[in-house]
Amino acid sequence: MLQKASDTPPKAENVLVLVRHGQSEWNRLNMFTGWKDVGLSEEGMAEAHGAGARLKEEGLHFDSAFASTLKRAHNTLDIILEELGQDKLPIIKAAALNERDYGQLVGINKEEARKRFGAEQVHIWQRSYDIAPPGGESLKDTAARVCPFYDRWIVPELQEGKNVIVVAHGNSLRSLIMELDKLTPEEVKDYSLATAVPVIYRINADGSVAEKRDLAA
Ligand SMILES: O=C(O)[C@@H](CO)OP(=O)(O)O
Repeated sequence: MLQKASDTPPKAENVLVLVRHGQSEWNRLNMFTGWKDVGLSEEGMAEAHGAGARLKEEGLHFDSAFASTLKRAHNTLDIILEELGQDKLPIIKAAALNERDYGQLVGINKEEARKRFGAEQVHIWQRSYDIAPPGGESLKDTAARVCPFYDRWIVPELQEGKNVIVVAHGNSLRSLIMELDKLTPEEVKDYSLATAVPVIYRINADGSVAEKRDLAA
């Protein structure tokens, strides 16, 4: 069940902020990316600065920062932390947070893929829960590495009352948000994340969600 969005900024403790990286060069070219380590586009860098400014407006300060090992994510986080005046905060980079592997689709233009395989089939590969693209990972496979990492390394930080920021990818974050928001496989098919728009949670001591504010909303 999605948490009611509260209209007051979350209290400054045990806040979890999830951010998809800014637009990448292959997002701009509309190409399946997965684990390909492409950089941010100029627009993506500007989006990252905007996300940092937005989080500064929220009065947020972070105690821990996590990103995937892909540069579009940790470069986005570098920019956000710079905007917050927290550029000295160490970034923990983890492959467990990397984007879902798109297998044989990597490098193919998405419009081209829809023509070649059909729009319905491509949408299933992009957004379904347990159907993997050829040679790649399903969302379920991605969750199997993202969620254990979150439980082991991020939940303890939140339970100590720390504020944590995680910058990762459209699908690796969808797999975590599916868990946090208790989305069904049907509901998660309709859920996607815009680039560099923070989602702000306040997490209870037992790891459940107290509040959720999607700044895209
Ligand atoms: O290509 C990818 O790796 C992802 C994210 O950019 O694409 P999609 O949003 O289609 O899952």
